[in-house]
Amino acid sequence: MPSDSSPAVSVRGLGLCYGRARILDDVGFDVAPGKVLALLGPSGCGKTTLLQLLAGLLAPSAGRIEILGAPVADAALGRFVPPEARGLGMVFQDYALWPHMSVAANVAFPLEMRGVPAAERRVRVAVALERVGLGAMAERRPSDMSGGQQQRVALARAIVAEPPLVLFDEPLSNLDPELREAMVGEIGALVAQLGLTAIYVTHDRTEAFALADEVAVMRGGRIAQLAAPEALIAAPASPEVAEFLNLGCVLPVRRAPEGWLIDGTAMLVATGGPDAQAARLLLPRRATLIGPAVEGRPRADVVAARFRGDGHVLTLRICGTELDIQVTSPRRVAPGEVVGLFCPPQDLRWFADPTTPLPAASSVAA
Ligand SMILES: Nc1ncnc2c1ncn2[C@@H]1O[C@H](COP(=O)(O)OP(=O)(O)OP(=O)(O)O)[C@@H](O)[C@H]1O
Repeated sequence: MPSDSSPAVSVRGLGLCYGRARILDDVGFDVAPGKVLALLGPSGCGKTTLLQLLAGLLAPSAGRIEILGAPVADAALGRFVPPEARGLGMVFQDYALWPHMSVAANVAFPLEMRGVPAAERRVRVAVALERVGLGAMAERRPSDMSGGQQQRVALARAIVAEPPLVLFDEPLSNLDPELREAMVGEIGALVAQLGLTAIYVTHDRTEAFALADEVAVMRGGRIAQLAAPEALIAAPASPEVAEFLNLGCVLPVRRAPEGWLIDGTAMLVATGGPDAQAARLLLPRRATLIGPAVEGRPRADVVAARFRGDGHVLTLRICGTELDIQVTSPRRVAPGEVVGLFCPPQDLRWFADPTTPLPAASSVAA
């Protein structure tokens, strides 16, 4: 048995190839017991493939997966434990319920697979349905239920056997936005209440940030950054991560005697910064304010402005790069106006120019 400090899930050097196409490459992470890891990334980055490797629906071409200290897949040793023997809970985007069997029969299935006696099954199914707020619907059929209710049935089925790990594959993407927000809250509450260990695949950063203790941002079959949501926002590891997380606008900049200019222009955007001639600079949305346009400060054209109850959301264009920011200006700023931009130097994030790497010590905020 693993000790208290052992991870519930441990993945090392995981890779998957289809023929010559490398779909996942050198993926590694740990998930501590009772924690939620979100796999976040754009379509095609390999999230679902990684989840299928964890579930045992695919075997890796390289690397190793351990669950509660036991190896369930090891490409080098040719070890592979099939899905039914891993005993995991799974929640899919399309619910994967038997539509004409009762809710209770759907939820009971993982217990039947484990040979749990009928009387105990009935009690545990009732408890799981109560937990997801469907205590009164045990005899209904999923085909007569709404999408949100069906997803609750799938949740009850995933937790009924108290599995060591629950895998969620974009569980909310078939629901409308309002219901999705409510379900994020419900899943979060259930995960916390039951102390579940979970891996949650999504391309929606709001969902990932709301539910996960740590988020792995994936790109092109690799983990680009793995960190707590707050750390991802405060210190994205690369311009690509910053752009995927929609943190602000990344500008190519070059050093001049007076400071940093947006590349190809005479517009000064920052002073200080790394010891380099060229870099990329993130102007974070959360820390950028607008004011009057003044000489020697960055400026932007207002492309669009819309009122959103608590302030105006502006779309700005800075030397050809667009940036949406929310400002709490009581004054409506009209499209076509030029505004000045202000961002405290400690909130700027510097990245190496792809052609001239920064010295390691300079890759943090100036
Ligand atoms: N059976 C297969 N044979 C060949 N390539 C595949 C196969 N299944 C998936 N792929 C490719 O693997 C890559 C990763 O797919 P995957 O479904 O894991 O991505 P994803 O991040 O989950 O995307 P989405 O959010 O769209 O589901 C994609 O480029 C996909 O085309």
